Amino acid sequence: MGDKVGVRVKRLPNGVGLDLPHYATSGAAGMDVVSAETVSIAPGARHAVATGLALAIPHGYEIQVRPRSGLALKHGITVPNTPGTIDSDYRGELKVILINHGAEPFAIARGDRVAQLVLAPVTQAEWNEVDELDETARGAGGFGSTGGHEKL
Ligand SMILES: O=c1ccn([C@H]2C[C@H](O)[C@@H](COP(=O)(O)OP(=O)(O)OP(=O)(O)O)O2)c(=O)[nH]1
Ligand SMILES: [Mg+2]
Repeated sequence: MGDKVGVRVKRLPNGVGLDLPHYATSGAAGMDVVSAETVSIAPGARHAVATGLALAIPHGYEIQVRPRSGLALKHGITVPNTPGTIDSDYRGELKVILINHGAEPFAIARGDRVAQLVLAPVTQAEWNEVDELDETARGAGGFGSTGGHEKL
């Protein structure tokens, strides 16, 4: 892994005593983030899980909130807006939106790892409006135009 990028993090009152998001292994892409609350998510329900953290991500970066595959596979717990987007200018509490696609209620205890955070560079675009676009071999073909699973 390359050099690390500093991200300012502030514990909110409900975040005192919790582990900060951390990489479980030296090569991990995501930092596991823990819940600041104890809550149960009913089958089919969604919940914005508090983390007790507020961030100041450097300009030019975002943080993506991604599901943990173990929770998805074993319990049907995922992030419906994955990857969640944490903007560099957001100063509110980081929340992890979870949905329970499983058949059983999913119990979360304070301190449980509920998702992972990936710091990623972001480039903002500016529009250059034109009357004509250049031609390409693909053209307007899409949505399976090059072939799909029916050929397998
Ligand atoms: O999983 C998430 C997604 C978003 N946010 C926070 C940080 C983000 O910067 C802000 C706005 O997110 P987004 O742009 O995805 O939501 P929106 O529905 O477009 O709301 P807004 O109008 O506030 O941008 O909400 C979270 O805490 N967790
Ligand atoms: Mg938005």
